Amino acid sequence: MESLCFTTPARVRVSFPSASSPKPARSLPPAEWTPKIPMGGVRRSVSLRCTRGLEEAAALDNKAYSLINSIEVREWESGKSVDDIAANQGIRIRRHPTKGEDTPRNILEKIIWDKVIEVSELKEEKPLTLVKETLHNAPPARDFVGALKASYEKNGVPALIAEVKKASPSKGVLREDFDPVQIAKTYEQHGAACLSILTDGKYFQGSFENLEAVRNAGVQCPLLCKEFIIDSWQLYYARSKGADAVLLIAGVLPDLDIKLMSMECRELGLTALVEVHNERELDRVLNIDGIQLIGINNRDLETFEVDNSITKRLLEGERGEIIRGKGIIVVGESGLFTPHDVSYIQNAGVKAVLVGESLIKQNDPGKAIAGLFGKEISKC
Ligand SMILES: O=C(O)c1ccccc1NCC(=O)[C@H](O)[C@H](O)COP(=O)(O)O
Repeated sequence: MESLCFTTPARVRVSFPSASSPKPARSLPPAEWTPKIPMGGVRRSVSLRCTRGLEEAAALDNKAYSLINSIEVREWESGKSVDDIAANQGIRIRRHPTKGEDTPRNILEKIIWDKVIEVSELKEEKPLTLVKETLHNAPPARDFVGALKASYEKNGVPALIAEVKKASPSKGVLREDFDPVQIAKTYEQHGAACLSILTDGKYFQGSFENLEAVRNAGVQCPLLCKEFIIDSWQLYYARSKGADAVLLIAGVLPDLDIKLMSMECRELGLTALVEVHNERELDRVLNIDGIQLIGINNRDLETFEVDNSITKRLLEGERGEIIRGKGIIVVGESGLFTPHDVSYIQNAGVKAVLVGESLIKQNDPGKAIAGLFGKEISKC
């Protein structure tokens, strides 16, 4: 295989296949960038911005080179579909209906099929180049992981990512009088380290307006854009609306997408919270370099069943050791209602929790935080 060459230290741009792109990208690599590897199949462009001159450009070049060499890309070269690749990795969620099976297998698959259509319409309305132009107006990205670590150290209990959640497919409407800004402010006042803002409209009654409104209201907590991400366009869009972090679901995204998207997140200053629900997903994610934050969802998104022992099971033994060795922060997600629930998953090894329902359903969601932890917590 020939090596890639670049001629500018200022900007390196690589074009390679993506498991998330349903059709060939229209843009060609810029003249100064010449990938010499034959690359067929579906392609996507990824921009890697160099800010520190030649040395960093060389490091990025190596990264791009190792990705292009990767086995997943060769699978793309041989013309496999995203759903074939995903199925080989144990992913059961398909992106599109298939011949002979055109009804969704479960709610998560239905959400993803709808999201694929929604995102392709949004991209028509606002192509990536336009979204990129708005990035410089976005407020600067804040340190999501740093906020979690500081809160854990200060309070001695898992840092709270409090979810601003109006409704869910499993529970319907959770709160009628829903004012996202007021809820965000009370969560912050009562010690939340970070906030999770649902932006999906159809199933969670969330919106990007909510995300923007919370960010523009002066809330200091870093914000997770809680979306179903299937296309890197959404990363840029989330950042342009003020997100500091995004969710990547391993049960939906094949390895190559997680690799590319987490690189793009770093490029944008976004933290990627990579969510898993079983051993196979966790093993896949642990094999990807550079992941700082892993969420273990106790809720099976295909059946809605919640079981907190999943967090404990996944963090036992060798996997727990690898996580500690790599310094990865683990977030315990869903189904947490009592101080016992929190201490159970803290003992399993989590340093942060993501909580929606049990707080949002209380008369005063902010005051409910002390009830969840069994004591008052404070922001750093
Ligand atoms: O919450 C749902 O019903 C749901 C259904 C399908 C896909 C995702 C879903 N929830 C996303 C989440 O992971 C939760 O909102 C989050 O972890 C907080 O959970 P909870 O504290 O149980 O509200």
